Amino acid sequence: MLLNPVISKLAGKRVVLASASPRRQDILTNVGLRFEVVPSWFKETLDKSVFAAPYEYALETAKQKALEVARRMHMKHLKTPDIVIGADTIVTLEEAILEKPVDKQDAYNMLSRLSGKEHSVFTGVSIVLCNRQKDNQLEMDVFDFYEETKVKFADLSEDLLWEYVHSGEPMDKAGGYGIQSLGGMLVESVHGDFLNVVGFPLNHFCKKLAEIYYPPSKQTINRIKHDSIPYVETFENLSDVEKDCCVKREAPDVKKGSQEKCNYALRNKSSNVTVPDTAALQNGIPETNHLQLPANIIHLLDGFKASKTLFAACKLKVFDELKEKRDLKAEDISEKINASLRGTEKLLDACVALGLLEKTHQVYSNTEAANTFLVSDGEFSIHEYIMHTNDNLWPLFTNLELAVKEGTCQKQRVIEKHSHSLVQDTHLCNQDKKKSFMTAMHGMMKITAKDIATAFDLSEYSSACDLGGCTGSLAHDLVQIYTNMKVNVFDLPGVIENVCHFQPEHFDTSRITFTSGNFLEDQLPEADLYILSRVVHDLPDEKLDHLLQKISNACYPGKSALLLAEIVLDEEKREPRALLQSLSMSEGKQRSGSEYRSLLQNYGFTSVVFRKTGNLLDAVLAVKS
Ligand SMILES: Cc1cn([C@H]2C[C@H](O)[C@@H](COP(=O)(O)OP(=O)(O)OP(=O)(O)O)O2)c(=O)[nH]c1=O
Repeated sequence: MLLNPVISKLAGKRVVLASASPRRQDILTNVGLRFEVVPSWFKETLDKSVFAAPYEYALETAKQKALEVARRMHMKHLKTPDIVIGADTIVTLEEAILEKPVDKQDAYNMLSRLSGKEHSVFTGVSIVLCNRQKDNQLEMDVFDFYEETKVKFADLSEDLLWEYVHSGEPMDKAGGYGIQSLGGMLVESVHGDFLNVVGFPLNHFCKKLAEIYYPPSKQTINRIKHDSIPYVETFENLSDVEKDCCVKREAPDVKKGSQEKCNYALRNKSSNVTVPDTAALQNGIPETNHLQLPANIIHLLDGFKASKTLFAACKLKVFDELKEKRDLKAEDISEKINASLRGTEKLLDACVALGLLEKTHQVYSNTEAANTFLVSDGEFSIHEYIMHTNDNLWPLFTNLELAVKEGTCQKQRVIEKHSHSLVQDTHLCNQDKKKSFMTAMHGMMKITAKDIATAFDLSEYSSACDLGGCTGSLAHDLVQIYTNMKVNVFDLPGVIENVCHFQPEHFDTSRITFTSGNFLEDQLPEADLYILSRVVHDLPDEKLDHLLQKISNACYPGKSALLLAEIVLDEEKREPRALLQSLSMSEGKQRSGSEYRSLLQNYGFTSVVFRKTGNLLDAVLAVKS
């Protein structure tokens, strides 16, 4: 596929989309790009009057969104990305810039201005290439571009517009409409790139990538036939997979040499209908309309294999061996992990393909990410959390069809015993399991604690109580950041008796206390700020009601608050991590920001705000008034 070389140039790189827009995530996922989503905290409040043209405003906003994320990630946990992509979409009508409506009246006003007229949609896109220098300074190269699409609205009646506004669709969209959904019914014609209106000009983005990664040679420019994505000449840098697929398509009369072969394959695919597949014809295979399997389906077909490769490599301690010895051959590794050479080679090569290991001249080494996160003893290791996923979640998901049919969690089937609480009965049933469960939760929380602690300014709360706070990893970050705060970690006795194994050395823990108890049954300790991390989504309605009522009763109006750490679903409920997690069919459920708001308002928390952190968990702060 002609697009593949462009997108696959980003494979193995840490690509970050600095956007909370689910549409942008979909567009890029659908073409097979692998990326992390870290929504930008840049406030879209640039003074529009200083920009000579509206697109300059969109470009600058997109750039600032991307730069903010690049800098923030660089500063935290050595997580410097390779590439950050930012975007900003605006609607312009007669010089006025329309962004997202602030309320329903504003949405109605925007839409009635657009009614019967043609307007422009501009998306500015910024691609920031990051480079961490030896002295840990961040060097960035910024590439940006914008795309304009003209959209003409039909004449729309007041009633129709209000009905549309009440659908809720306009609120998170520039100009107050979504052309890809109900809003498509308002549109008479579109001139230009449709995806640009939806928030991401994919075609122009690919051109820009090609420009960045394949600056065209003189001959190439002369040979460009395709008027869309620039012709790709420099093929020798592409992955083996691509080379293989080109070789397979080699025509008998094509001269030897990989460059020639690849060019043939590319031209053939790029030309839509005009160039016959000579290889197929010479083999006597009639040419047919060739349907390409969408990249997301291909990824999903293989997704479980990739996850299991990571789990197996962790379980066999491959990353630990490579951390200790650095560069090893497959023979040495197979001996150390006590596995067959054949199996080890296959596992190692799969890890290389997944970007977990590096390989040069048959010698394997850890990537920086593997050294940081996948070894079992690193400060930010999630090794035990990966093992928990392998040992406890994987079996649940192998029963997914049954879980869907029955609408119930499959843990009983999996552990073959009746259980009211997976946590208590399986993870805490013996000392070893207890420790590995706590290590898993500790590693997971360590990665995300700082983002939870800093999602809001919590300096006005002098005492906090982390209900179900396990090893106290969030407490450690809280007391470090808020120098006046004392934190009480409240958890089951079986957990509290083991917390001593998880306390960091050389760290003042005098403001952290640990209290044994069951938050559903026992009296809650007094605190200004109660915290529930990964608790709410797991509790059935009845228990949740009981717990929230207890917390609400313990809170002083105007003084106390509740902080939740959860994956917050987007309003359209399309965020894959939360939706996939909910398939484990625990008795609780995943919620969007507005669902958390209405839930917590029932318990007297009138001010409820949430923040997407871009990390494993998001934060919700609810203040009782
Ligand atoms: C006009 C139009 C806009 N939109 C969306 C695209 C963008 O998501 C949004 C414009 O707001 P943006 O500020 O560009 O993006 P965002 O707030 O959704 O995400 P972030 O700032 O985190 O990147 O409007 C549609 O989905 N359909 C449409 O037809």
